[in-house]
Amino acid sequence: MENIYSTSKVCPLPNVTWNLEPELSEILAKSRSYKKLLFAWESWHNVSGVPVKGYYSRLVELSNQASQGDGFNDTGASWRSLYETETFQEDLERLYKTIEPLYLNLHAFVRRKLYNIYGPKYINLKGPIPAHLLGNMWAQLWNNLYEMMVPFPAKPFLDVTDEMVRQGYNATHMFRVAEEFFTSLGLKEMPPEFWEGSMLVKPEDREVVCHASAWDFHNRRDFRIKQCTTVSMEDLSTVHHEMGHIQYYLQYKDQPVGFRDGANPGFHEAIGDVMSLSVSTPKHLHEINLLESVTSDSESDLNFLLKTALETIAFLPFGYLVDLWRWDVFNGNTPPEKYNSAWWNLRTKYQGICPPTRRTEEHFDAGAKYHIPGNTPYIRYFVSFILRFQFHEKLCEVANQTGPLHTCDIYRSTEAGAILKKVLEAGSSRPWPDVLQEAIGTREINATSLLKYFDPLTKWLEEQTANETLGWPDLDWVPPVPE
Ligand SMILES: CC(=O)N[C@@H](CC(=O)O)C(=O)NC[C@H](CC1(C(=O)N[C@@H](Cc2ccc(O)cc2)C(=O)O)CCCC1)C(=O)O
Ligand SMILES: [Zn+2]
Repeated sequence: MENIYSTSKVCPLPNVTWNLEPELSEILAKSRSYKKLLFAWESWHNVSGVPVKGYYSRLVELSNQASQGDGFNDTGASWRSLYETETFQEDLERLYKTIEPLYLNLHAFVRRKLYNIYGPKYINLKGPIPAHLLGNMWAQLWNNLYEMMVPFPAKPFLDVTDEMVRQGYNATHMFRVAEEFFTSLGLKEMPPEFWEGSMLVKPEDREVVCHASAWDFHNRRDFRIKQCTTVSMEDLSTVHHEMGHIQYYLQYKDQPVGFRDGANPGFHEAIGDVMSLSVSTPKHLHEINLLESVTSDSESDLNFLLKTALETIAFLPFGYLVDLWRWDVFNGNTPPEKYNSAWWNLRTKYQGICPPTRRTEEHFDAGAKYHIPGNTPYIRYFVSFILRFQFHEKLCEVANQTGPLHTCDIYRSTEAGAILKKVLEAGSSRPWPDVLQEAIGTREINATSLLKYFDPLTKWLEEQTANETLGWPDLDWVPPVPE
């Protein structure tokens, strides 16, 4: 299944071949042609999803057998056990409800902007948004819409991709920049084996799994990243994310193998993204000469907060629903003949999006998302996107960063680094609530810090969407297929 996913191609013309990376992802990110976006979206979902449906139902059977062999009812139960919380699923639903109002405001704001671009034929202001118009193949991150959404366009443009290209950035330099951020906190540098063994760019001579990944060879020496890096701000964020995994491996490498994991999987996913919260600030980008001028006024702040919301708030419903769907597949509530309807029910219920063309049980749209054929758990990302802001708030406090949370940059704060170091070197040797309590003074993962971070944007979005319909009451609406 991973091979099918990684080698699936779309051929729009006899001698033209589009892979997911970079061609199809780039079309979804940059095209504003409704029809071209639809072609790319539909082709990818058909060519990568349909062939794996049969294999996937077989994987579910085998995986459940293995989990039952380990004493669990099914694989979903096994995956959830990593969080060691009896009320994990209820906690998640409650957590989601605390951020849902903010998501609904963002959704209504973005839908109105897309209405202004694509018109009433394709956008229903009381309905779900067609899934192919959000700048991402799975509508999971909306950052590529930023230039169409920016509240105050006169202010400095916050996506520094063009400046990175102009300055001749390459993949290695991006990794060096990330490494220097970690060492500025007093954390570890990448060992020589990392630079010798990693694959930082897509090779010319062979097919590889381009989905970025970080690897712990469990020999206390060899730690690597495999990434088809392109020079962009989005990829700079991914570089920090992957290097966050490596930093965790390095810090807990002297633990017994059984404890060489995150305190819970959400911890492992949060580390790199905590760094990105500082790196992506205009103040930091100016500090590393990627942003010429920095204007710190409320309009620039709102531009930055909206951009960050498109990369974080927009993700939350997707981060939540992937394993909601999968847990029901593993426990038998969703049999193969209901895979696609159950997938789209959740996609519409939580994300407020709809398929841009009719989808049936002949299709397997969940299979078009890496983590399903890759059988990699996903709820860890939902947890990490919340947890990241709790860490950020505490680290900013110890870094003596006064002022609003969203302007904080912990760069060069060894006090902040010391807090993180204690979390990382513990690995999974102690229950995660104890590790969290010691690091930030609470045993609970909650969205308080996230809501505090976005507070200025929340108020602004509420004003912007005062006359909009929040949510998508026209639940069953789907757009017409363009002639
Ligand atoms: C051997 C092994 O498996 N190693 C693990 C690490 C470990 O467990 O030790 C690993 O490398 N997993 C790969 C996975 C890659 C990425 C991913 O899949 N991201 C999600 C969600 C998301 C999106 C935006 C974001 O800012 C953060 C997350 C997606 O793209 O949907 C792709 C780019 C970012 C992270 C990863 O690094 O988590
Ligand atoms: Zn990760």
